[in-house]
Amino acid sequence: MPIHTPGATQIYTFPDTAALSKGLDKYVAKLSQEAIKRHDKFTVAISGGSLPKQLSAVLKDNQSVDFTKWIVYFADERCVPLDHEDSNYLLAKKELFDYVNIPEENIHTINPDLINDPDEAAEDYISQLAGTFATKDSVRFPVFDLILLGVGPDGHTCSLFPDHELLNETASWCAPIIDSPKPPPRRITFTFPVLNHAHHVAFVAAGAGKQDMLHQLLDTPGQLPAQRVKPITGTLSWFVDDAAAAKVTSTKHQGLERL
Ligand SMILES: O=C(O)[C@H](O)[C@@H](O)[C@H](O)[C@H](O)COP(=O)(O)O
Repeated sequence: MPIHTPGATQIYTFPDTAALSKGLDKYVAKLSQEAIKRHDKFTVAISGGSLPKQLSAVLKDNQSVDFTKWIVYFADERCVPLDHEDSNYLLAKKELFDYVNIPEENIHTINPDLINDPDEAAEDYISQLAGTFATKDSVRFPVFDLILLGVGPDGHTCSLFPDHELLNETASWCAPIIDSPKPPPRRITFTFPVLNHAHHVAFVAAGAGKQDMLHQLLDTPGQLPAQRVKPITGTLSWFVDDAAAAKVTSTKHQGLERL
C-alpha cells in the first residue's frame, strides 16, 4: 500500500512517543531509500524543538539508511554560536549527527561568523541552498525530498509566527527574523514557498500540550502558519501521538498499521 495519497493530509497516530519514533523511522527510511535511488542523495531539512529527539530515537540505529548520502539543512535556526545551548544544530548533533555518518560537509549550518547579522546569515544560507539545489534545472525554489517540522502552541512552524510579515514572503528562500516571540529573538527561517515546494513535508507533534492547537489546525480551516504549509505537488503528513491527537476529529490512521 502506498504511504501517501497526493493532495490529502495524512494523519498518523501512535499510542505513545516510542511508537511515533518507530513510525517516523519507517517513513524517513523509505523516503531516504527512494530519493537515493532516484538521484543518489537525500535532501532533508529539520527543525528544532522536540523534533530531533523524536526523529533520532529509532532512526539513529537504522542500519538500512545510507546516511552518507544525506544532505541536511535546518528549516530554521537561531542566530547563536553552533555550540550554544539554543542552537538547533547542536541539538540535532547531540541527538542524531553524533550517531550516524552524515559527511560533515553535507550538514549545512548557519554561518557562525554571521550570527550578529541575521540578514547576512540568511543570504549566506540562500547561497548554501543554491549550491545544493540550483543545478541544471535552475529551479526557482529548492525542492527538498523531505522537510520535517514541529508546531508551537500558537500554530507557528519554523520561525514563521502568527501575524508576522514573513508570512507574506513569496520570493526569498530564507529570511531573517529579529523579533521572534519565541526566544531567542534573532533567527533565520525557510519561507512558505520553500516548504511548499518540497516533495514531502511531515509535522511531528506529541503530548497533551498540543491537543487544542492540533484540533484547531486539523479540524478548522484557517490561516495559522502551520495551516499555510500546503505542498503544491508534494505530500503532507502529520505524525502525532494519541495525547496530541485526542481532540482531532479529521480522519486519522493508526500509524504503524498504515505505514
Ligand atoms: O527553532 C525552533 O524554535 C523550532 O524549529 C520551532 O519551530 C519548533 O519546531 C516548534 O516551536 C515546536 O517545538 P516543540 O516541538 O518543542 O514543541
